[in-house]
Amino acid sequence: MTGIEYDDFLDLDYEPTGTDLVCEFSIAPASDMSMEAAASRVASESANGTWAALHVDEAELTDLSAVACDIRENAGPGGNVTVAYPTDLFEDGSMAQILSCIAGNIMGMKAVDSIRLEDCKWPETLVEGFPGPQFGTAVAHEKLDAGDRPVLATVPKPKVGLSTDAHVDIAEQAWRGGVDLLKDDENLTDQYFNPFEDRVERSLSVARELTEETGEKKDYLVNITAETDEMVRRAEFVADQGGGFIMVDVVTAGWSAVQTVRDVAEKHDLAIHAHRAMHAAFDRMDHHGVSMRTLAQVARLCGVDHIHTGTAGLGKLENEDTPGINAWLKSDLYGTTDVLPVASGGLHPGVIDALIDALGTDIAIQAGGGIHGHPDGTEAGARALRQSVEASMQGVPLRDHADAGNPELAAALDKWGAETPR
Ligand SMILES: O=C(COP(=O)(O)O)[C@H](O)[C@H](O)COP(=O)(O)O
Ligand SMILES: [Mg+2]
Repeated sequence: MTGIEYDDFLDLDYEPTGTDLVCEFSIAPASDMSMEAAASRVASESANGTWAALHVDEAELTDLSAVACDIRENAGPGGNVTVAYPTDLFEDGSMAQILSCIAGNIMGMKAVDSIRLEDCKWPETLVEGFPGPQFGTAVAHEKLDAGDRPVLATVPKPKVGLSTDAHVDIAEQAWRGGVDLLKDDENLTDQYFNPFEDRVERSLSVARELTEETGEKKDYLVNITAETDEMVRRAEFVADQGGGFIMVDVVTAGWSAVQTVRDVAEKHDLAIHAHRAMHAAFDRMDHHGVSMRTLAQVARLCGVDHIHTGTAGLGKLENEDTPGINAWLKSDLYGTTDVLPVASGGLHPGVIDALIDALGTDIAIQAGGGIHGHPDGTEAGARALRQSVEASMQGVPLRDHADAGNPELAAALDKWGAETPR
């Protein structure tokens, strides 16, 4: 009979193997706890241990212990801890089970005053259990005609409450003005004032008309967020209506639901747009929770094609290391398809040059208020956004481009300048 004590989970000489999942945590130990003591408790509780010394029959136990294998203390209280997990601890292909280990009980442990899961290094054996994205950044030329410019999208605003007539009218103006994608807002799903099926059917019919009229592919990020079986049904409806994209609020819907939707998306050639509403509940504080970097990694494994990752500080919402997260989404992950990062939130034509400087052009840019708030309306707002992208890609100052026969951009600059809205 052997015991499993907390100290069994600390080994600063252990070198993670290529099959370990290696997680980076920042922690602040409880005031009466050393970093070592806190680190071993985090490794224990997130793997196979608990607070009491256990007596087990080795013949009946698979050793799935994690190891706190590196500690780097800060000048102040706390520091970073690296924990290596054996992949046998995890169920292949179950993101819910993995997160219940590495971002589960430990978030509430009294042994730490705070803990944040900052980053994960995923072993190939775990990555193979997930489908990854179908398209990723290739949507720009496989499903749209964006070429080497950013994919452009807009959300009708007010975000909810518009009638279906008004929604479809705004869509028509925005597509005519030059956006590639219409997008439902995160809380527009199937409400009486703008019912799902009617909205989808009529919007996609206009998308086909504007594809014809403009010679550029127009499509629609349809928010299918709902109970899982209903999401499957809605995804199939979008495919039946000729749509090429669906959108899921991945945090509020849940990762197991996303995995189910990914299977349906594969069958129907649908790209998945991940809205991350509620992410800031656990990634905004820099000392506790789960980082957006980790969330983006989870989303890529589960197979979304696009995900919102912030505006590099140029928009209305708090951001975390947008450039670093975007780089990871496009990095090699054992051949896993990349993900198209989406910049959104308070963007307007006056900040696109700075945005492209910060994030490059291999992104999607979403502007809601920054298009529909244009002094001359939605179509002019879309034209202004397009003109701002043109100028930014040519390296021409926005005002010069505006004055060179782009009055819609001039009007946007007159109204908003280069302000960062809040
Ligand atoms: O509707 C919008 C932005 O509208 P607008 O363009 O009018 O500000 C999105 O929900 C936010 O960008 C989400 O935030 P994030 O992109 O950070 O997840
Ligand atoms: Mg929104």
